[in-house]
Amino acid sequence: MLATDMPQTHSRHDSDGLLTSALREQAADQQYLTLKGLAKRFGKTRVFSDIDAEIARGEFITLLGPSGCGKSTLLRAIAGLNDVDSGEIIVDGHDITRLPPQRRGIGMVFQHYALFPNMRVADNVAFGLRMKKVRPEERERRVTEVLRLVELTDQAQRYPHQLSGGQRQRVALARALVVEPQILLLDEPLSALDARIRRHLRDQIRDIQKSLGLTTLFVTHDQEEALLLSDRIFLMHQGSILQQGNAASLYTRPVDATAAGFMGHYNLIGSELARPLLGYLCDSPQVALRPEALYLQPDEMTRPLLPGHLEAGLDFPLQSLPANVGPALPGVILRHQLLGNIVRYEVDCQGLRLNVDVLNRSARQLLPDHLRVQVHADLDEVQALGTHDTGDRSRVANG
Ligand SMILES: Nc1ncnc2c1ncn2[C@@H]1O[C@H](COP(=O)(O)OP(=O)(O)OP(=O)(O)O)[C@@H](O)[C@H]1O
Repeated sequence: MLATDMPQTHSRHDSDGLLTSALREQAADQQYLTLKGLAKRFGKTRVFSDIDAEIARGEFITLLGPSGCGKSTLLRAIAGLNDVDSGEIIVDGHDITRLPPQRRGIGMVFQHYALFPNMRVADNVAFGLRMKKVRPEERERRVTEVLRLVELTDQAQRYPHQLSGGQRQRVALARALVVEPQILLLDEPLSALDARIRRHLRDQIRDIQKSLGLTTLFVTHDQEEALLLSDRIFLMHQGSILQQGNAASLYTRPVDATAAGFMGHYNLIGSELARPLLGYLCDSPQVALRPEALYLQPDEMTRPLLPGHLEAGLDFPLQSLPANVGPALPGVILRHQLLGNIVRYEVDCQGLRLNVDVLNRSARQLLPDHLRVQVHADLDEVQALGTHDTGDRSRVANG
């Protein structure tokens, strides 16, 4: 071999090697936590089955679903607190399905903080490190660091009964984080807290999770929390993952009526009933339309039937309609709800009841109950429902 060949051969080999290992690492990152065919029964009750998922390193996944759908049992199975009847749990290429909880490298925070009442905050946090026989100096360093992360440095010497609910839950979080878990599991950690603290801690958890790049599974039955927090949401129903995807896809493209019913305040309409609103008959049994995909116009002809509104300064701007709009469907406003920056009108369109959301710009623009209106649908936002792949608009037939 010529001496000059050596470096070339070498460098090609090196770059191939680097490329392959980079790709391998990337693939491993995409499949950091793998759930394969997990199933669990309690006696005759099927809690979950056919649970398959790939979770990337550093992803924030929310398990969302109604009470009793199996979220907590699935989370506990990943932590090793429940066994599974079949299936595998793989973390970073290692099968942990039969490992005891303490050998899984998983931290968990529950709905009710289980702190030791007779230990100060710092000792509560240090407990896991003591069990692992971490040296005192190292223990102190890690406790100090994690208390700073959850903003509890000033409370380190307090006992749990001297803390607020939110602070106690932050101690629980610190206790889970201090052992430097590979995966963090959070089982409704916010549900016992009042709304304001809940929002604050929610944001704090997400910030900490991002800064540590920690793969996290978060259980909630609060749809808004799931939409706000997650990289991806696993929507669970009766022990199965009904749909998984990012917030936008779950919100705008529900796979079926159950998903639509859980994710938003969709109008679910039988196709025949929806025909006058869409201007065509959809070939699936049902369509779903978000309230914000419907447009409301006061009926100019009938406005004078409500004397006083013009004089009172009713000033509802005609909304500009989307490009692909259905026919005008006449209706009457039955009632409305003020939902902060949204007004939700319930409109009766010849027997078809529709929820229509309009931006709440000012009190002067509020349309009165009993006003005659016209409703239009944004045809680009029509979801044909029936089977599990209904995000596909080609299934909506014109005709
Ligand atoms: N130890 C148990 N023994 C028998 N059945 C159980 C046990 N734990 C849970 N279950 C049942 O398994 C099903 C799923 O429970 P799980 O707690 O996982 O649901 P969840 O979705 O987390 O509900 P929630 O949001 O109310 O906590 C429920 O029907 C529940 O009654």
